[in-house]
Amino acid sequence: MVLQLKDVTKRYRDFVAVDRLNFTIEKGEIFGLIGQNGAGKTTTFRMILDLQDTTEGLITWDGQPIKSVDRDILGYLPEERGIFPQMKVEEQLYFFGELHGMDKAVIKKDIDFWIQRFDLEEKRNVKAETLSKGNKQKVQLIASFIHKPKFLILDEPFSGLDPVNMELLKDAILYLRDQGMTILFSSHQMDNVEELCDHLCLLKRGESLFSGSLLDLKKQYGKTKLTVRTDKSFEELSKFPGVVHVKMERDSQAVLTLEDESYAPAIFDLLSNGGYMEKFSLDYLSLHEIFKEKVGAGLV
Ligand SMILES: Nc1ncnc2c1ncn2[C@@H]1O[C@H](COP(=O)(O)OP(=O)(O)OP(=O)(O)O)[C@@H](O)[C@H]1O
Repeated sequence: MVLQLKDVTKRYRDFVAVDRLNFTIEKGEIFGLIGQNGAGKTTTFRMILDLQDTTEGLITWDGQPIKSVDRDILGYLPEERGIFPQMKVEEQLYFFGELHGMDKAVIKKDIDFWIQRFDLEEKRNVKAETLSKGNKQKVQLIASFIHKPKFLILDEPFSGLDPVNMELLKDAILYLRDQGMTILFSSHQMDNVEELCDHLCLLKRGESLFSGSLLDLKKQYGKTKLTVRTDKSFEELSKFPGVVHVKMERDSQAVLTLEDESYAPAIFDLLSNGGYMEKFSLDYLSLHEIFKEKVGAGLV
């Protein structure tokens, strides 16, 4: 493991913003920190980056207290977006690269690469203040990793991006991971977390509800989501064995929640009755559904 949080707590007077948080991140993985507004994600990031002290607990990088680690190995996209408004896009990126002691020729190669990759060629020489919100975010993002940190923290990197730019960012995150970077990010968009993360931590009011692999989290709930396309009515489907909930959707599609995945074969027999069926799909709950159940509905 490369990053470890051991019983990390942050208190502001009587208020506990982060409560005995434990998780580990392996080298070269993408780790997601998920939680509602105010759950403690930014506070956790700031403690890892040593921008804020922990009240209790220990954070280590490669076994060393993170405080003692060379700052150049870290990259950070803060939640508050900010770039120098009067500086041109390219100048900003040079500035951030040089700040980390990078050679200008190396920075140029990387700037060319990322500007092209993020579709910013036409904006290269314009002042940052004239950029759209999404383009500003892309520039700030490049600035956060232009120095090739070993560990990159991205606070809500997807917020405010359109679907095309979201894809560009996802590809960039995977590319950086493939180059050996370890990446920790927060997001409210569960499908992005589901697509990118190997491991994750679910935070609720500063407490970890789950920390581990996405598949292990899904297995806790089992394959209980059954999507079928059938001519059966809501009433008929509701009477099938093991069905606890039915939601009718468009195009004769229905989503059944099963008590247990073991009921699926019997339902298959009842629905198909030896004949053709257009759709019968038994799945794990999506991360979005798990999050709503674990965090949103106050069931925990
Ligand atoms: N300096 C501070 N003094 C007192 N309370 C604070 C301070 N900074 C943060 N908090 C509180 O700590 C809690 C966690 O805040 P934090 O910003 O870490 O949440 P978050 O998960 O990043 O939320 P969001 O998704 O809205 O960005 C919140 O209730 C916040 O009000």
